Amino acid sequence: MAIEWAEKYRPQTLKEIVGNKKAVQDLRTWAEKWLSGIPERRAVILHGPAGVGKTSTAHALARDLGWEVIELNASDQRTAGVIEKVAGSAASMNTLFGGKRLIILDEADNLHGTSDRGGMRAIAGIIKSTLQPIVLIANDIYELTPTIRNLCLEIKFGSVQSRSMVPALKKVCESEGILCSLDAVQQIAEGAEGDLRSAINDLQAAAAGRKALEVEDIVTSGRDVKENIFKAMQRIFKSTDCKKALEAARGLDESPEDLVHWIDENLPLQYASKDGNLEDVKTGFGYLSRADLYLGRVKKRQNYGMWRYASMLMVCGVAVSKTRPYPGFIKYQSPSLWKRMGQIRSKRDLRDNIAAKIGKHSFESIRYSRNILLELYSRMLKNEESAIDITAGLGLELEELIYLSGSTKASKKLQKIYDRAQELLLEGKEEPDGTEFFRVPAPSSGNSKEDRSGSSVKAPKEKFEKRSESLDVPDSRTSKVGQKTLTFGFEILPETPSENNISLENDTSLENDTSLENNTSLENNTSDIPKPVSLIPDTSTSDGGFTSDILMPKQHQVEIDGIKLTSDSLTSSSPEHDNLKVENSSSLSESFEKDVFSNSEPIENTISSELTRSGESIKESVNCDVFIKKISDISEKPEVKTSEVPKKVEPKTQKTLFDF
Ligand SMILES: Nc1ncnc2c1ncn2[C@@H]1O[C@H](COP(=O)(O)OP(=O)(O)OP(=O)(O)O)[C@@H](O)[C@H]1O
Repeated sequence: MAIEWAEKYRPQTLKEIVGNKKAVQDLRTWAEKWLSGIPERRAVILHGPAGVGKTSTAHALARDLGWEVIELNASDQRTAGVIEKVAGSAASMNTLFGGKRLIILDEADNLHGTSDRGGMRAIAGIIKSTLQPIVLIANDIYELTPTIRNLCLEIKFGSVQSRSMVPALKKVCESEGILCSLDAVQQIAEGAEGDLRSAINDLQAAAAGRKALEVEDIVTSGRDVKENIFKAMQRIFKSTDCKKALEAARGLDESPEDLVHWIDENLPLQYASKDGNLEDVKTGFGYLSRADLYLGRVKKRQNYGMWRYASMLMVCGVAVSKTRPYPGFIKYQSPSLWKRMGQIRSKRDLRDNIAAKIGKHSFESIRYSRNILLELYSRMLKNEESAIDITAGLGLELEELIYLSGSTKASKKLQKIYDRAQELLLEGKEEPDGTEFFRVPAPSSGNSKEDRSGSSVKAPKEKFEKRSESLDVPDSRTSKVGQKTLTFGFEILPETPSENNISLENDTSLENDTSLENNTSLENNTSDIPKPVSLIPDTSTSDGGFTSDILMPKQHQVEIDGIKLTSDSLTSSSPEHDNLKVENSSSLSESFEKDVFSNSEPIENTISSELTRSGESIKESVNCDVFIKKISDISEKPEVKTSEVPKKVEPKTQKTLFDF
């Protein structure tokens, strides 16, 4: 097999690293401190998106300085025992000839399972006493425990700019003896979205079997994806036929994690009704939120077998959510969060990072911060002075500030807030965390989280005042860390945390606990949605499959706007765009089930229960036959079949919707 160019042309020295000059320089400066003793921070974390050169930089550093390398990467078994044995002994011994030994722990944010949680502890222990420099590499720094982060120097790598990629790509072309036009190379660079490894891979793919490369030869994956995704959106939203909707999604080169964002973005556009009826939007988001839960489980358990359930719920669920045809042309939008985020690919990650900061600051769980406090902080940003305090207090990055403010770009005002926050931090030499405490306001006096989450938290209009530390409030957390308190409007005393809540390790376990529902970018949209309707087995068909019409709630079938959702009456006014023709024949035949859900339980045993309201309530409220199985009965089942699923999915080689 031909060697991958990305590997073949991996930079050998720091000079060859493209972009990220400051990060490279910071790393070198830190490393040089090791030449004259042991620096204050014995380890660094190189963090940032995939394919921007973090691993290459660590290796190039060792090569430049003539250091040995000990590397533990994700494919190694990284239990506490292994880490202590390999990295621990390497860290505690000097080298034979007095040189240094660089210990590289790649994908440090990718430790799974309880044994690896012990691994985090082991890493922290080794860092504290190491006699050798340690480099941790992570995509998501927030997956590392606070203990580890506090011990390390953090060096952030950003996406590689496309104009920096161009010379690197041209060099590869030259070395491979391929004539590449500048336009072609530029096109590849721009399409790679800051990921140089992807750019090199794309170049290799485009150049296969060619001696010259022109712009026409470049498969502009972006454009192709868009053409396909728009067609698929149309099929999903216009059809009530599960099978057709799933087939449309199947052809996409999109992971369910990306597809859910597309549907999320366009669902309100498509199902918004002129008469203000949002029932279909709500039902649709109900399915999406359930799909999102599965995506969270996929991530948490690395069980990609569950993707099919997520796909089924988001695609089929949304298709059958409508109670009326929605004819006419809709200009589908690509997910706005992608535009908003710039370099950070996942809104969820960005949001969770902010929630983690808020949670750390307010001693609340990430889940609570995400669901309740995020919105509150977002409103507090409306006041410029508060915004500066919050930005400094939480240590927000500019893109996080943009996100939290609900803006789509770095306006002058936001830039000013950010700059002033940075000044504030510099002046006070304050650590972003632990400087200020934002009290959680709520109109109720309830102390439990449930009480608070149930209360409607209103942002105060008036500018909130900053209290000094001396204005003591009887709050154990406040006094414990000696933080300043910001109050505004009404307030509620946060729950007094147990010692465990404060402990750093417990912070991590909180993160782990919540990661099950980590993938809840849709939560806000779905907070008050009713549970979705039932998938009813088609007893009229011999194969007992599921038909599109029976997927429709009967209440809708008879009630909404006088439209009778029967096979005869529900037809589209624009047939070429609108497939809203309910068919009585089985649309999810057995063979199709086998196809989509091969090696899995029959669909009726699994997704049907997801495509239902919770048992009794639907029976009571919808008055139709319901095929129900409790979610808890099935949600764990797919895990049994996880043995062969891949551990990690690389961004560019991500499996598509129906690969599993
Ligand atoms: N900044 C860069 N300069 C030169 N080459 C790069 C750079 N970034 C990526 N590459 C190319 O991409 C390949 C992968 O880079 P590397 O493994 O260093 O990325 P990474 O940031 O560590 O990614 P991941 O987070 O997925 O491990 C390298 O072998 C190299 O060919």
